[in-house]
Amino acid sequence: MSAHRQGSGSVEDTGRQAAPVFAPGPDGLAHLELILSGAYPLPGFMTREEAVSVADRGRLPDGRPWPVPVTLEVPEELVGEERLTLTDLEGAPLAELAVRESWESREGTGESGAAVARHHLAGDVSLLRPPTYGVLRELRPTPAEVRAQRGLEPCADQPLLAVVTDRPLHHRALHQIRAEAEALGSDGERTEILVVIDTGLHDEGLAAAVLAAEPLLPRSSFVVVTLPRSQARAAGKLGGTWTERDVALAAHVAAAYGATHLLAEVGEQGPETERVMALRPPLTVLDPEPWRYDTEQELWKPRTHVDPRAALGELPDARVEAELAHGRELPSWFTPARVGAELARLRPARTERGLTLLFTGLSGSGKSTIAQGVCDGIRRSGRTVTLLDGDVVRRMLSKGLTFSREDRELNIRRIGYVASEITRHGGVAVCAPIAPYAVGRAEVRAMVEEFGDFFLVHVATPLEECEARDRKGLYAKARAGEIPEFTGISDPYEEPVDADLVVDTVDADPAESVARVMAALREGGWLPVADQHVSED
Ligand SMILES: Nc1ncnc2c1ncn2[C@@H]1O[C@H](COP(=O)(O)OS(=O)(=O)O)[C@@H](OP(=O)(O)O)[C@H]1O
Ligand SMILES: Nc1ncnc2c1ncn2[C@@H]1O[C@H](COP(=O)(O)OP(=O)(O)O)[C@@H](O)[C@H]1O
Repeated sequence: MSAHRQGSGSVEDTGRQAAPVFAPGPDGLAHLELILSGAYPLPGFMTREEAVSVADRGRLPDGRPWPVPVTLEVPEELVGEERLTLTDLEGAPLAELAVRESWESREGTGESGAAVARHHLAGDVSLLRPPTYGVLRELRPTPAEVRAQRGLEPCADQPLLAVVTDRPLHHRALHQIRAEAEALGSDGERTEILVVIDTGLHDEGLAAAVLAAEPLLPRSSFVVVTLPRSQARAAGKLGGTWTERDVALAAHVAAAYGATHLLAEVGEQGPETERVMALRPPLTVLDPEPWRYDTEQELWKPRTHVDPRAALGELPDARVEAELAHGRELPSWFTPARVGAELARLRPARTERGLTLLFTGLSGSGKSTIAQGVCDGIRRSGRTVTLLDGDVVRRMLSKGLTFSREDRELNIRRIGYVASEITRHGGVAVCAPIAPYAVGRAEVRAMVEEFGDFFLVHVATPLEECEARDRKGLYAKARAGEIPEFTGISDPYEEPVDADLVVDTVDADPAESVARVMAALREGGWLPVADQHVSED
């Protein structure tokens, strides 16, 4: 979120001051686009009374069912403003908000454990300019445009089956969708299908994988939306877990596009349909029996039609990810060839995928020594590699930075940025800073994982051993008080709890430690197996 006053102090023709400009965060922006497109039957952002009523009862104060608070969180400095110009993340104006109420909530807890005050502005929004941001803009028509294309009035009773999904559609889903469309159709004609792809603003990959199934669903059309996510959904890396309120919200959006029935492709972990229907969505949420693959007849069917001894379920997400990581084709009973090919394009085998290897540990733990050896090994395997060693980075990229927490975090962020660019281009970046703070390491992980893989190695040599080695004489100086803020002596080191590999160098020599890391990279599939005979020393 960011706020500023455009042409601050200037006075418009009307004699009023220019409204402050504000770019909402991802959820606020998702709500805003759905309000402006007419996907929500709401004129703007909710007042406290409305938000509380919806959160408590699943209804607006006037009794209309609505599943989630539609609120706009703003920084404190905007509280009390009468108007706001809402923009996208690049600052392009989208809408004007006429503020009806400024209100405060105390949800969640801050770092100290106390409730944090969150500021909200409520009021109606009016469109200034249609949105142009986000991936696949041409696949984001408004509900009115979709209804017009079908030549239907909003209340036409011709059935339309919406499928809301945030994951690719494999054979199971496709068979199930076709069966539901047939059951809803009449005179042997299948009902039309509208696939609503719920993607983030930047996740073009997901939409491409879903779109790959388009030719396999006759009488279907596909639209892309960005739905705001409950915490449960946002927390999951692979799709997340939908709550009944998430599904009910999707039902309202699907209904606005003209759907009469909804199939929520949210996995078998999704909420019970009964709980979704209790929120009174404006269409029928279907509750189909889970389907299984019959290995004898080589067909997907409802579970009760398959002998349990011959029944196979879908591959779990982690298994799909592992198959792709190792460059193996997804089995043809599980996914259509074109969906498998699209996924393989989006998630190439790890031998071709960019990788950042981050070594973390105390000064003298062995990061540089191991990182050097690992770089040599990676190079011999045929991949390109860049070493971003702690000391070298400090002389180049981060020259002039101190060892304060702030500067250490800036240092690691710079390393992360360079590493993520190397990863983006399919290379291998090996980084060896102390990286003492968990939050900094997590930031690098997030930056890198946007483009490729991240592997954290904790060189867990105990402080006593590092101090006994004291290769550069720094520990002696730190003990004598000549170097302030020295990691492990007078500055913190937060032990990682998310390391992919822990190396202790006390009972191993450097060559053994290098070999352990190389073995982990081979087992993980990041290096070609054919090179297994090459020795690392
Ligand atoms: N105060 C203090 N604390 C820790 N380390 C210090 C300090 N002052 C200088 N050095 C030397 O700087 C190297 C660590 O730099 P990094 O960039 O890796 O540190 S950090 O990630 O920003 O915390 C580190 O190198 P390594 O021994 O290779 O780890 C030290 O040689
Ligand atoms: N198994 C091992 N792995 C890495 N270094 C080791 C190992 N055993 C002993 N050492 C020694 O520890 C020292 C580590 O120094 P260095 O690699 O510069 O650490 P850092 O980069 O973490 O400051 C080197 O002198 C190295 O020879």
